[in-house]
Amino acid sequence: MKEFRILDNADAVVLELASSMKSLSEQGRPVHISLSGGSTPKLLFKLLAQPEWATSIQWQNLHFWWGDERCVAPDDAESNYGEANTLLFSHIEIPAENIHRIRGEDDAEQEAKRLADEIKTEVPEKNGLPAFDWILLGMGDDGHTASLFPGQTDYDEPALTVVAAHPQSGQLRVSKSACLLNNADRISYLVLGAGKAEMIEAIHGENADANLPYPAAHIQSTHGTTEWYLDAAAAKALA
Ligand SMILES: O=C1O[C@H](COP(=O)(O)O)[C@@H](O)[C@H](O)[C@H]1O
Repeated sequence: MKEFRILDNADAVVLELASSMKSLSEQGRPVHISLSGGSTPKLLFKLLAQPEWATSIQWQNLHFWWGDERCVAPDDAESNYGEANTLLFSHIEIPAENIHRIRGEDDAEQEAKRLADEIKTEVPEKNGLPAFDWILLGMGDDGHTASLFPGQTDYDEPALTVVAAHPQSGQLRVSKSACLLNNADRISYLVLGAGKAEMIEAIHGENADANLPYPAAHIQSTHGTTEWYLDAAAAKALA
């Protein structure tokens, strides 16, 4: 099932996501959430660090993972974990064992295998694969999501994790694979700003074709819900 949530502005979008996170935390069980990297989730992290959310969310029930990580040290400005730690985790009370970061400082191939093993051990299965409760994803203006890039993504890759190289910089990344992302109960894309409007139109506009080369056009939950949270600027071409 695919759904669109188009809201006036970025603040309204992240407010809905924060509210969703609070509800999930109140289910009285471990909930596995995969965060996106890049620039878009920063606003969500800042909101969640505000006292209203920081003190009311049952953080001990939430386990945080990442869709992808850049192969850099955790204190590097490009680290997805580092950004979440600075903006969110350093402001809340959450058990250290609930943070399942990708070790960007380690050898990429070995880390991809270690991460896959950790996911298999910790995340309950559905359809024979670990099923995350909620995967938050971004979308690059080139149509990439997590670190699955156009022209280099194998949608049939059976491994849970893959190593990818950023097409321009060559920077190595460790990423969840397409099959693992697609097996989530719920996937929410968070896409903000006019810079993403053209790609949103290409993927979701009236003339979108089924064989687009963009991973964000193909990563969707096989058995659950896929939501597109957009602000008005990103959604401007979808009338
Ligand atoms: O899912 C993801 O998407 C982004 C695109 O990010 P943004 O910086 O345009 O918000 C990607 O680069 C990121 O690493 C990933 O987790």
